[in-house]
Amino acid sequence: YIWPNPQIDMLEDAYTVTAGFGSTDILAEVTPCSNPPGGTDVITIAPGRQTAAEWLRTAYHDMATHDSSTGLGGLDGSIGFETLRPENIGTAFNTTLLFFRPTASKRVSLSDLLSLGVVLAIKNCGGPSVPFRPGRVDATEAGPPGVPQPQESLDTHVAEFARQGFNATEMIALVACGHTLGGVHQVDFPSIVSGAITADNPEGVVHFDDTFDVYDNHIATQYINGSSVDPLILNSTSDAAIFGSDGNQTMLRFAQDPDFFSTRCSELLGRMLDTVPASVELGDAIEPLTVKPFEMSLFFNVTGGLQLSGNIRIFGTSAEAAAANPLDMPVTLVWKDRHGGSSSQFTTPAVSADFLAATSLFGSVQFFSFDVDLDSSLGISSFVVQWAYDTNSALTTADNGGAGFPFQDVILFQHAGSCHGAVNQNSTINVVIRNDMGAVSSAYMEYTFSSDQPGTLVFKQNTFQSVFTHTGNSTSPFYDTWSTSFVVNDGFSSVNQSIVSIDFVAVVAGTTYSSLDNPQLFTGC
Ligand code: HEM
Repeated sequence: YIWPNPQIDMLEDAYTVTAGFGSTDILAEVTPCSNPPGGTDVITIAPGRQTAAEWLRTAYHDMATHDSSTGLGGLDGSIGFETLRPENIGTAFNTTLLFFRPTASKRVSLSDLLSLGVVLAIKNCGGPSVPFRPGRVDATEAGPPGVPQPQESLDTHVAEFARQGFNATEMIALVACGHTLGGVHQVDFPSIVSGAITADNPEGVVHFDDTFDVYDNHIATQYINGSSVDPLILNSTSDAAIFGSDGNQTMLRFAQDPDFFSTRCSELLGRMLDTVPASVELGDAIEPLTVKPFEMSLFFNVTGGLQLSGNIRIFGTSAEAAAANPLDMPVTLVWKDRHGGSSSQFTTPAVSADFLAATSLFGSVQFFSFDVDLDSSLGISSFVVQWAYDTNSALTTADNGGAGFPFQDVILFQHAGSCHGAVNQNSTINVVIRNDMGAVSSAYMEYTFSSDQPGTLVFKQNTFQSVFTHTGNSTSPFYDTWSTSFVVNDGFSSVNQSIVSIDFVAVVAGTTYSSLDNPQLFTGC
């Protein structure tokens, strides 16, 4: 994976930077591991509910309709269309979808976010790192039914897991890897749990094990030593039959060897998340990039100068990375002009204002922010980053796999004077386009906004184009100004958000140049 890649960049950021600057709110929602659903997007807030467990159950139920013989179904967000089925009882599914849906976009599917949520929640609950592969595609309709239910027979469960692609032994392990978090709610399963509803526990949750908020092997140790509290065992339903179905061999090994439990769950949950319709091709598991630009943008500032602004993220897993003081880290941006020649450079000043605190579940991250003035006659074509963990160490050059980090200076979003409107409001977007390269045969922006779709809480992404017209000269003799105005209405009865993503495109002398929006610079009208 080489930066930039619009389909992976945001997911890699969200995977790598889990709190502080540049993070999404995903990890906060499952911190601590016992955290109940909160915020405005929740259907019912109840003490005793556990978001981490709800995300894991949601991912399993979404995947559980997969048919390995036909390649249909899998982790594709179709659960949104299936919440009225008896096999999907409870509000957990819609609560989960409501949390993730504003973050989905034309670049990032809801089903990728569901998977990432599980990966982060499990790690944060003390569990293993589960590989996270990007590329899931959201369904536009319900899949076939087929989620296992507790009243079904063992034979039925074995057949259902076989259809999903897991053999009988893997079934035992996967159920134990799921039923180590959360529990059974009396309000949804009154025939399995009774007498549990109290003022403090209004949904009557009874947990599967004594450490419902730690991702550990207690579901197995308690089962083996006879102290299980799992309602699906005590009431002789599904877990009792499943866990005992190989003469307790799997559960015994899980109970005796916490490391084996961890490794096996990482492997099987990874396979669960990667069970997707056959038409979907997933990318390689995401590994954090060591050096990555974040929200870089090039624009004309109020004094008329061409300014490059943004951040460089440095990630590491070593003890040295963990101990590094960002104020002692030399970080230098070295860039080439638009003709590929004459390198210029800028070293971030070691002041705290330029260091932005952030943390990662998988290592250490530091962010360094840049504001650099460029010569608009020379522009920029690429840059490398030279950096070290302290001032005495030799500098390492990050060159993005060899060619440097590419950066185009042909079509530039100008946030001054630009704003995006809500539905039925006018939006005006300004760009500048380089004027010394030949004829501009096409210049447009592609904007995407989300709308309700029938049958699911998951938003539909709608993409439209709006053409730029030439409006005049900029403060630089090398750039002209272009502008477009449009109204987001297009007959939609309900638009849930304003614009969620934009691409700017210019075709100049037969070559296409494009850039993404920088959400930090985007303002409403
Ligand atoms: C035969 C297979 C399975 C059956 C019959 C089954 C059944 C159930 C039932 C009845 C509940 C209670 C739900 C509630 O009250 O909200 C539950 C909860 C849960 N299940 Fe399963 N399950 C199965 C497999 C799995 C698998 C494979 C996973 C994940 C790998 C999983 C993850 C969970 C989680 C995390 C919860 C707790 C949810 C919460 O606390 O909100 N289950 N399961």
